[in-house]
Amino acid sequence: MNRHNSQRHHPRAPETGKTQQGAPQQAAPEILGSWQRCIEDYHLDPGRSLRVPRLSDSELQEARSLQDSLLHSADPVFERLRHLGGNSGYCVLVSDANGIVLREYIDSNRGQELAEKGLSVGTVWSENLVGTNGLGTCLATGEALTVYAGEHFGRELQRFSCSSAPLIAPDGDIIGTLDISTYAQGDKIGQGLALNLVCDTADQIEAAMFRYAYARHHLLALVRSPLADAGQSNALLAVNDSGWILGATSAALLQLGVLERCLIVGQGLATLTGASLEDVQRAPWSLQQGQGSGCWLMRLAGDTPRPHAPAPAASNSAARPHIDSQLYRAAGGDPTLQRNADICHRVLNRDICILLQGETGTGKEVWARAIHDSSARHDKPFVTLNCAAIPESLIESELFGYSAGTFTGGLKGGKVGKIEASNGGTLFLDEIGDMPLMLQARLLRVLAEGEITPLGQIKPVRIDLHVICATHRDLAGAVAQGEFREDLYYRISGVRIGLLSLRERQDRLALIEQVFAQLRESDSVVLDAQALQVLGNYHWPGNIRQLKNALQFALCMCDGRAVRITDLPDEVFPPAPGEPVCQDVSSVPDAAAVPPHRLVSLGASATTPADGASATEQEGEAAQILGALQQHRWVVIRAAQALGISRSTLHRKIRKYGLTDA
Ligand SMILES: Nc1ncnc2c1ncn2[C@@H]1O[C@H](COP(=O)(O)OP(=O)(O)OP(=O)(O)O)[C@@H](O)[C@H]1O
Repeated sequence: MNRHNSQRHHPRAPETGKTQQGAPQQAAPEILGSWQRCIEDYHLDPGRSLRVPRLSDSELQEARSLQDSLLHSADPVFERLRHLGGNSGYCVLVSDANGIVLREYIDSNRGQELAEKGLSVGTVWSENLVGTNGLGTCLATGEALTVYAGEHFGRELQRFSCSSAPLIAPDGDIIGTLDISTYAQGDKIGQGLALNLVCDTADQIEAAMFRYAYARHHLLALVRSPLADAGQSNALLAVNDSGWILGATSAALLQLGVLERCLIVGQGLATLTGASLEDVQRAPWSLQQGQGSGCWLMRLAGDTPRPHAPAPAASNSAARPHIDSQLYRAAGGDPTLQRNADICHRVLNRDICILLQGETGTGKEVWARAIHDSSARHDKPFVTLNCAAIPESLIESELFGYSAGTFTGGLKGGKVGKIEASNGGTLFLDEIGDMPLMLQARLLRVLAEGEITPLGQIKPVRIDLHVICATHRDLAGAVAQGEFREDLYYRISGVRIGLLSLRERQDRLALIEQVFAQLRESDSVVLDAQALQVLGNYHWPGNIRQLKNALQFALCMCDGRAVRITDLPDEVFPPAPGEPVCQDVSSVPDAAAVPPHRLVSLGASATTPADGASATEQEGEAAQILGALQQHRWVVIRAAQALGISRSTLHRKIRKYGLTDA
């Protein structure tokens, strides 16, 4: 929910009676709802005292490091708030999405006293732990609100008044809260100013993060007058070179009267506003009618997208990202992935094992290589072992190597294993979820002890390497099923990075254009707008790999000037009536433009039945895979390319269906 909904609510007058549950009788619905959750869902007892939990220093440090970009972008805004609130008896808190207070600003009068009462860094305010409270209830409802005196669930908190607003990331996720707290004095109406102040400040923080996240795109501001200073506006849109809207701040949604981000992200600027990017860059554009009428759209002063702009300076400059690093290129314009890139940079050179999780083709190997290349080990080997692509019986010797004469049939001089080969550099263990249990124990020992003993050898070899693992599987689930060792899971997942599927990426359209630009042989071939829209609407089960195949196909089919809708492979169109519908397919905007299904498609469908797929679907998939393998004479890499899936996924499926070339 949007914090601005509640900005329009005025805090209610104090209440007298109590509900049966003990909440103030005339409290606002969000307060009554919270009390109900506390009793019915969290089973908290309003009669008992509730202790506010506090994290240890190391836990707090970890929580803070994950919110680095929030804290960094928001610093100047917090400073201003501190200045405004100076000596007025308030304390200002910033929490993450779990209600952990990451930062506090305490004024010299009552603030210190409030901090001693528990309103301080390291405390945890989630509603399920401490009941109805400003921070926790704001996180639970997604709305800005004031929790005043007796509206607090815990008796100890009923002396306070807490006004909180959600902090919203560029992708629309709530990543924390901003809270102003003081002693409750007078009535709740008197807290209206504090509530407006946190809402306005939260908007500024969101705008600061948004400007940082979309520094490489065009930023436009919505303002009330053509003479306004666009730099002061929190209502921002990010647009790519082709005029597609990539993102919008909450304030922009409010000005445009749009309820959900997804209703405008991915739309053309011209469709939404009637203005092209060039129009707005030339002069402020007045929105005459429809969404946002009465507003003006302006470019931000000095807005020139900086493909290779340096990241803003930060506290830990040694570990700070340089925006032109490979990691940032892999993250593209998606704010979630940019945060992931930030996290990877933070842990660079600390030899913390990184676990990359994501569907097939989302770029896990690209990220692993980017992490290696950005690290101090970049001039040392980067060695990959795909645990799904080699038979179980060979993984051990591949990993650990063997000395001369260990096996009949082994190499004469022995073989250096992947672990030893990556000594000094990075070992990338792809599809780690497919590693046999017995080897998991050996790998764990290697990671713990920092040495290996190759098969047939007695003397251990010391090793120094950084391990990055990847999987498309739910490893935590595999641990619960007893299929993956819990201790190894925790060892390899020092930092977990979730890579988004192509359909989840906010920069999807820009990425499609970028991959197209990489694949075309001449700059004179363009991707037609309608074709781009169809590609943007497709659900891409094989992700970027499948996208590359589809674009390669389209480039072969086109007339050498433009890739049009008729050049695209069949798979990217919604199924014809009667065909099974895939759940993620969005409707194609211009159905009349969809060509009749063709008989041949080089980039054959990569649709992969989920685990719960019916026997018929599985049979169908097995037959499709076998067909591709036979067509490509069992050259797995080629068959995988034709199917739009990775080599490792294909190996897994060959094993799953017991396919052979006999
Ligand atoms: N950001 C990107 N921009 C352009 N191409 C990309 C990007 N990320 C990945 N790719 C391309 O997509 C394809 C798949 O990438 P990659 O092999 O890293 O995926 P993966 O997640 O490791 O796949 P799998 O799990 O199936 O092994 C590769 O051809 C890679 O070059």
